Amino acid sequence: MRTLLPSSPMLRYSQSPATVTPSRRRFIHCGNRSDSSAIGSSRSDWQSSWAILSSKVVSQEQSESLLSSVNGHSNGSLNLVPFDNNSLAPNQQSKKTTPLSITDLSPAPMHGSNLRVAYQGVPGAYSEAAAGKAYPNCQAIPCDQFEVAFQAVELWIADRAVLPVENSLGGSIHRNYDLLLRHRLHIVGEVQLPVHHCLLALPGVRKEFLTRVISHPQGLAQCEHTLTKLGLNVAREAVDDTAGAAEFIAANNVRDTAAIASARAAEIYGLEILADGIQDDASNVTRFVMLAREPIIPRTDRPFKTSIVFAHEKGTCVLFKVLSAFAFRNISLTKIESRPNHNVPIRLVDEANVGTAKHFEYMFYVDFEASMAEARAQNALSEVQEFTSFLRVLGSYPMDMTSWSPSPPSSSSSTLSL
Ligand SMILES: O=C(O)C(=O)C[C@]1(C(=O)O)C=C[C@@H](O)C=C1
Repeated sequence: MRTLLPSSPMLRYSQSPATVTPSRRRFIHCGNRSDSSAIGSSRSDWQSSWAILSSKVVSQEQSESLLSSVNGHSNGSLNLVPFDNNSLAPNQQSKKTTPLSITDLSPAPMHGSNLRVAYQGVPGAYSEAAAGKAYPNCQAIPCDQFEVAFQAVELWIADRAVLPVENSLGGSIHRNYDLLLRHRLHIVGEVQLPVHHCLLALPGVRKEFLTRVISHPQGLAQCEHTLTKLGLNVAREAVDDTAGAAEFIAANNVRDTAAIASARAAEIYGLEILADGIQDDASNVTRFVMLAREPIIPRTDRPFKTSIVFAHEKGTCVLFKVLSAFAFRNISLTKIESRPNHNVPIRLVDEANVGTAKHFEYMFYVDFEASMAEARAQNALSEVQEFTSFLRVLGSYPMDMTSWSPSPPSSSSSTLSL
């Protein structure tokens, strides 16, 4: 996949353990962490983390902000010396005098103002829109790779990451499943974004001039049939993100190439919309997960979803038993994904079979519709634990229940009609 060099400031992946400041010229180091360090292979991992969680009133992050609102220090150290409230910035003053209320003790706010939210791509990417939907008024931080977004949160450069995990047409974004396992962030929410693709080119470029269409692999996959219907049987090239493709065309004045990206990307990078709504299905939607350093406290007063990952040394034969633990409790599954078990990709079947046969080892990811605060979910997981050699709860979080309808073509649509 071609890597384009965007002109906007973003967090970058670097090979050197350098600075981690989100500036155009500075790079973030991803390190070479071994998978096992973050996998947490203990059988009781999910139980201990949820036991700790349920005994906690507030997260570390929340308690730090509570401390700062009580004593005026952002570093969390107590200062009992009276301070001059008037010397503080106006937005700080009210905080100092307001006593703690029950709302201060509830999980992190959903509105997201002042939150720094890492996403993969450049401005105009769908991931940026998803970050804004998940946390309105947040400060969106572009990152050049998914892994950088994970690290930005781990290193406290960002408070949250919003990353795509699956699309209704293009399927799963496998890289993020692997990274969820390798890193220790928690899923604290999900957001579904209708994805409305446009074909973008430099002003004056006509469809007949095109020799190439570039986009994120998901963008190309989601528009595959429509491109053919439009007679665009030209080279299709994968790049890092949809808006990055638009930026590349604009920055390099490439006149034989079109990008599949959003109408907002057209606006930002000064491109024209040659065709609007070119996704193969009008209801095209991508599901993103919101990630944080701390899990949220699961609740039962609204629909929750829980995401887990598990494995077993004896391979796939355990799957039926695991799934039955949910079926018997009427817990609906919303997603099953399998990925190679990178720690043990292949197992030789030795003993009686003399080491010739081998089977592939998988990690199974399951999302189910229940909260970890519910007894039926806890019982199901206790049973799953019996059948598996590795089990981790990735998060228990509110389901995105917002309704959406297929988006109509935008009014700026120009030359091609579908
Ligand atoms: O390239 C972008 O604009 C992205 O935000 C990435 C991404 C993805 O990874 O699936 C997000 C949503 C769309 O499905 C297409 C691409």
